[in-house]
Amino acid sequence: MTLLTLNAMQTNIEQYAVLHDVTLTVPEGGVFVLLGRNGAGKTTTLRSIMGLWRPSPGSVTFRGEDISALHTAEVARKGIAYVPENMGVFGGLTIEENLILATKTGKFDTARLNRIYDLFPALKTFWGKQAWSLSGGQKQMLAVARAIIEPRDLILIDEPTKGLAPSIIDAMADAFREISETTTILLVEQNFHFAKSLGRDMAVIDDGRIAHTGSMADFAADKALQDQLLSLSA
Ligand SMILES: Nc1ncnc2c1ncn2[C@@H]1O[C@H](COP(=O)(O)OP(=O)(O)OP(=O)(O)O)[C@@H](O)[C@H]1O
Repeated sequence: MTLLTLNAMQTNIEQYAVLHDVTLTVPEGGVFVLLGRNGAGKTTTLRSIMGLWRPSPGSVTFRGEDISALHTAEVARKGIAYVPENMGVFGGLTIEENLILATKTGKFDTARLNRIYDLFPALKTFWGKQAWSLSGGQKQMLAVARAIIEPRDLILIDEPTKGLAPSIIDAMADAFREISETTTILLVEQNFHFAKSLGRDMAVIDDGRIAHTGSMADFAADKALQDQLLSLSA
């Protein structure tokens, strides 16, 4: 079943046309990976879904409803969470305070909190520590935990592996695999190794246009296409 559709989305930032014609269908369940070179338009695509930029013309449809005109808070209330590239955690607040602020009621649901502890044990260990003192990987875990502290249907995650050590990236992949059993993930990545271990469906964006869509298995097997669209061998 289709969860999210981007229909011929064009996004301008100031006088620049950044997305020209982004059309994409994200099915419900699993991890959908959006790949692309630096500056291709990946972050702009996520921000356009969240209502942080306005596509015009074009639209965003979530569970069949046009959400393009909604404010970001309303998009979030529809069940979409966003983990931006800079993670958006509050450095001066503890892990507990960062998570409390991400709840609707200011109270934790015990089952959800226990699930977060299982996914990211370091968050339990460092519960009372201020976020600025955490490692890059732990901050990323906190950012993802904030996104799932309430029930969500879709999480948009922007380059979560950037600057992280390989062992942390493996732990992140395991967590994403588990999260995606109940919540669809739209993952923007440049780390192809990480992305291919997770994605079922994928797309490549290039210069503000979708240059390829298909299954990750097919794309992973096509070295020539990877070289052409991602310049992996460059
Ligand atoms: N606030 C802005 N003002 C002007 N141009 C912008 C702005 N944000 C992004 N752009 C431009 O839009 C294009 C797409 O940027 P975007 O951040 O979406 O790319 P990206 O694929 O996420 O790249 P990266 O992997 O480097 O984050 C780039 O050419 C970028 O310079």
